[in-house]
Amino acid sequence: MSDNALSLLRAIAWLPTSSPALSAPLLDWLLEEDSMTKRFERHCQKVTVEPQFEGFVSADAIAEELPFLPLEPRYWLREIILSGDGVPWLAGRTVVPASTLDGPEMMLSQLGTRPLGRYLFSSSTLTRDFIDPGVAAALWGRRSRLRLSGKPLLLTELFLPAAPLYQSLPGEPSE
Ligand SMILES: C=C(O[C@@H]1C=C(C(=O)O)C=C[C@H]1O)C(=O)O
Repeated sequence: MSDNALSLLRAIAWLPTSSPALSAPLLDWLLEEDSMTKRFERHCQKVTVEPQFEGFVSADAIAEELPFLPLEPRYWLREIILSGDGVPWLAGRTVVPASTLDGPEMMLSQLGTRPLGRYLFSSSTLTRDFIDPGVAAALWGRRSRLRLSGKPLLLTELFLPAAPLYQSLPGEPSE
């Protein structure tokens, strides 16, 4: 399941926010500026994160993200499945240039089962450059470039069929 979700995440087709396929209720989720973890917590008792991969990779392992990040010898890659009350709701892929890890941001490479959002949204230096919506196999997704103390990281999220996002939309994806 997680391999398929993370493969689909890498196949997301990106859309302009003006796309007629993006209804207002959908954009309300996809353009969420605050923590998605916190928003999910409004729809369940417990949000949990299961890392599927965490480690340093070279630029050729992050081809999709490279146009949005500085070219460096290595990047920290984190891939996770986030669940609400044990049901998979989101696949997440975060790419952090090694230079972003200098200083307190080293914490990004030590998250384990702690949701990335808890760290990001506790920082007073967090900024967001953009959010792009997208779709893959009838599942909605988004990618964001975020910065901590001006240093970039790229986060891609794919909302899985059971995610609460789909409850607010007419018609739901097939299970
Ligand atoms: C970025 C956030 O953290 C969530 C948790 C992630 C993780 O632990 O890797 C990845 C994607 C997010 O949905 C957030 O809460 O907005």
